[in-house]
Amino acid sequence: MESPHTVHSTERLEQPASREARGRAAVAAARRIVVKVGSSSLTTPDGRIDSGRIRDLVEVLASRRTLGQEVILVSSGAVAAGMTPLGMRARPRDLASQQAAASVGQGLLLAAYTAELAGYGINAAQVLLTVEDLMRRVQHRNAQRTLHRLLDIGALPIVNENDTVATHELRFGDNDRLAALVAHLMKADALVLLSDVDALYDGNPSHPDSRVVGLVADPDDLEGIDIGSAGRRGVGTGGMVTKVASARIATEAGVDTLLTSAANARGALAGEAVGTLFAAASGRRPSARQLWLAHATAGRGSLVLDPGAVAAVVGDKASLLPAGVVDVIGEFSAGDPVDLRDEQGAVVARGLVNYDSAEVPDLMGRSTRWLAREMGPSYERELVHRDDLVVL
Ligand SMILES: Nc1ncnc2c1ncn2[C@@H]1O[C@H](COP(=O)(O)OP(=O)(O)O)[C@@H](O)[C@H]1O
Ligand SMILES: N[C@@H](CCC(=O)OP(=O)(O)O)C(=O)O
Repeated sequence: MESPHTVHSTERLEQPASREARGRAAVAAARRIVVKVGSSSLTTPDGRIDSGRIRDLVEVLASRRTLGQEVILVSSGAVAAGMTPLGMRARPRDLASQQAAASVGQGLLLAAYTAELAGYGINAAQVLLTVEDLMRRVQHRNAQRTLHRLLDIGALPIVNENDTVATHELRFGDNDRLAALVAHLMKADALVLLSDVDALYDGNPSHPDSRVVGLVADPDDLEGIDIGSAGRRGVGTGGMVTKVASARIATEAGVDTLLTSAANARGALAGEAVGTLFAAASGRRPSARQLWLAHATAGRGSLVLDPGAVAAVVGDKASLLPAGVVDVIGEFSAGDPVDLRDEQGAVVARGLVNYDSAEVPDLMGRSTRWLAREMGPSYERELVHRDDLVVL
């Protein structure tokens, strides 16, 4: 009988067991690896940094480096680590309090890593990134250059989102997708996501009938799987949803991804049969901006396209011009991500818009030539440039 996770794509010739073994071997043999650890694995039930867990993790990472692997750690836990010192009993909901907690907690977190890594003669290097650092070309190159230099000098980069300056609009919130984009940025050979659950399950992991999914060879394999939100303790943010999204970003970028618990870190990094392997896709690697637009962000508003514009954007991969827009929904500013919808409401693409929503009604349906003549040459620009656009 077919298991619910049987591979369906006719394009895939490799047997699942062989693909899984190849992926696990790739993790063990990776020249460069990104390891992400979540808040739920780094904090004790009473909300302190779990120094035993940090010690164990550092020991595993140091041993991988001895084997010649370059390691980049993406560590959450700043908000969780700041909660107890600030007398917060639950994870704060508002952004300002989360930022305050992160500001206090990030220092404590780095101090804990620094102290443990010093025992192995390794310098801890704090790297705080925002969404924009990974999206905009100049910042993107800066981040890449810094990380390369840190690896060259033998430091261990410890990446987190720069929570204190991240805004509601441009924010990862969880570090799963940030880790996938860092893996892409640094052309890592593998990504390992460490959480408080040992694998992806086909249902609620606390339910006795739920089974481990050993291999996800294709996004279709996730059909019918109940991918839930964060665990009971409530210190993590995205739950399985953002881990699966992260795995999708990484695998589309050609990076084999393994999901397991922090307790299984040693085995996972050694290629043992633990956790869930998300197999890397073959083919062209999309840009970081395309990956982010497609998987890591939601549109702030929508532009509704007439059928000709849909055909141009989707079929011909053309820029979106004001002439093909029939409606604007929601409020957004120039530079924001927006959804492009057909007249039936389906989202067909997502892109970074070049105008504020308030400007769009005056431009809609107008030719570029008319706009330049009547409104000035600066209005000749596309509504969404094709380089800032991803078809969904
Ligand atoms: N299908 C599933 N398989 C495994 N875990 C799941 C699933 N659906 C929801 N979860 C929950 O996701 C949680 C991990 O997410 P989260 O708490 O955000 O962790 P982290 O802090 O490591 O990012 C697990 O504790 C688990 O309860
Ligand atoms: N940047 C935040 C990450 C938030 C968070 O909880 O992420 P995660 O545990 O990966 O779901 C922090 O350090 O607290």
